[in-house]
Amino acid sequence: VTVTVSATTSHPIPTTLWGQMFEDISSGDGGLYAEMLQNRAFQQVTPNTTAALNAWHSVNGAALSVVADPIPVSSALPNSLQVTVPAGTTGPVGVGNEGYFGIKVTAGSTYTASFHYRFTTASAFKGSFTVGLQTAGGQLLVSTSVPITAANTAWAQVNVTLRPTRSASSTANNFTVTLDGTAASGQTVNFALFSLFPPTFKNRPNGMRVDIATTLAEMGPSFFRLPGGNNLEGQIISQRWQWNATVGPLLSRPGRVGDWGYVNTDGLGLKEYLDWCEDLGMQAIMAIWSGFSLGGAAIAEGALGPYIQQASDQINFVIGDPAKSAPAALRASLGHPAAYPLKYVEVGNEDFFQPSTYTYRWHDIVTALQTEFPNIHFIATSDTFNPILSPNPLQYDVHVYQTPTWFAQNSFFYDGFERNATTYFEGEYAAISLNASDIFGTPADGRLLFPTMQSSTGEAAFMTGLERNSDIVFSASYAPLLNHLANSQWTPNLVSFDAGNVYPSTSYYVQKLFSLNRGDAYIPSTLPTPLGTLFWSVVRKTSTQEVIIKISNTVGTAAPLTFVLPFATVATTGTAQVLSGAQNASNTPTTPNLVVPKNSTIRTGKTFSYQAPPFSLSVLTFVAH
Ligand SMILES: O=S(=O)(O)O[C@H]1C[C@H](O)[C@@H](O)[C@@H]1CO
Repeated sequence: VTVTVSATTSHPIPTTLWGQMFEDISSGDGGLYAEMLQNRAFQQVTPNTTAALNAWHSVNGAALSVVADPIPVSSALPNSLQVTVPAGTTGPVGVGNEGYFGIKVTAGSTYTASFHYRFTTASAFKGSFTVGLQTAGGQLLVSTSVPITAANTAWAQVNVTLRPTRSASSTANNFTVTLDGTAASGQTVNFALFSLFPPTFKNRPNGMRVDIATTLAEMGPSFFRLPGGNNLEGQIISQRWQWNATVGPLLSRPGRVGDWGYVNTDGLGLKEYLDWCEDLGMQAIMAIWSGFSLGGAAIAEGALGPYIQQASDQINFVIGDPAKSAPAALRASLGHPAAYPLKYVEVGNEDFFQPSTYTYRWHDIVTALQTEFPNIHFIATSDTFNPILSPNPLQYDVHVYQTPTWFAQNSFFYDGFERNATTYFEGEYAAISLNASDIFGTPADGRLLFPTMQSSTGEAAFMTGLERNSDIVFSASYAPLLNHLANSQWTPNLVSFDAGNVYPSTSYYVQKLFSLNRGDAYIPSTLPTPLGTLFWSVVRKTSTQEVIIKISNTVGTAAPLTFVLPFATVATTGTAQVLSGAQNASNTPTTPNLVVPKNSTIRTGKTFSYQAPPFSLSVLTFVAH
């Protein structure tokens, strides 16, 4: 095919075009959020049940139970882990935590451990806690001891650092707190809010896991959608995500039953999200709850007042004036007096599930909040222009999960959209199944476990269309972003991980290649065949006087292209960054780097040819002006 490139650009490309969608779907706790202990504070569990002890186990005969503490460590954390040292035990007796399906222990790293404790009975007991890391097989990796007394029953906090001198050979390790069985015979201690942190990304307290954070940062994202996705909504109204329950000291964060089948600690809360955005230079696309929960309950018309107030407080926490707003003053007191950048606020998530009530929910929420925050753009989440909403949304969030073929054949999805000042956020998209009649089915029915080169080049084709239509598409993000392989709620994901490693997928490299090779203006060219198999986009990077051509070949035969450029000066060589592999090739824990981008030098010029490999995304960059 011959591609003739225009001499002039058609439109500027928004700086926010490529970014990340995030929610806790086995991706926050035990993932991006660096806390290593699972069920660290016994939040939202039923005392005196086995389930309440999830991830905890007895060491050498200690009697364990989660109790509703009559003297809780805080009102937000009513449960304690009660540990009794039975008479007659010898050696270290206490508790162990196995982490989020493992604990990685690296020599030379400094781990910060803490926990609260209180003796239930005061006594003359003097002893010490031994706090450490050991392999599941019982081999000591590192430990330290902390002298204690039972002089009173008041809560006290232990803070220690652990520096292993050797790395563990696997992630099958435990965090342990023990007493000497003989010395502590008969003692009962209540524990609360344990924590074990490795070094964090940019050394942020209560921060992010370095390897996952680094992998995400390397995509160069421009926005971060938070906190969901389904995980915003709650199965029932009382379980919705509430910003104010996720800020301030961990002792005052109750956690919540998340929407993906497990308790969220909310240690990764609104301020951690905003600081993360600041660290990566991203804008937050922040959602507010829209009065609808996944079980189907919606707040009645006219009763939204308290929820609109809560949303107003949430926005004021982000951008308000500390001198005028309590939530903004709270932000300042937590160390960030300046406002965070915020332009977009999404009203709910996928409200196309209940359009009948979204008409008044959108109206009441946006009418109130647009007056208070005139510079905020509110994003609607119902189907575009159906139902008709008032005030008329200027932004919509469009989601699509489909087959690789659908993506390859719908790169013109936005070409036909009316240019009526409405702009679009392609907030969730991914090729997830090979079975067009059962997109959300099981792997046995065509669902992908990991992205493949067929799914990733389908997405790349679709993304060339998003670039071409970036006069009305202002942001786009693959979903879901992350997931823990040992506890998946959804496949495929952009980046998988386990306790020890991170596994960037083929789709991750597609996202990264588009994000790191942006233009600031779109250059029209010969249009691809909408129902064809080969797709491209051409952009200009003014700062470097470069032209960047992205080519997606979505089938297994190489595709020759000839480019004809009208520019006076065109370099004779350029670079090609090429991601190519077999149709079903995936990066997985067994083949983590099967398909990664490879760079080469290519011949370019006013007219030049290029052959796109089978199942490939190519990014050609060269100086031309
Ligand atoms: O079950 S779905 O509605 O398809 O869930 C999808 C859509 C929702 O916004 C997001 O949380 C989730 C996976 O990314």
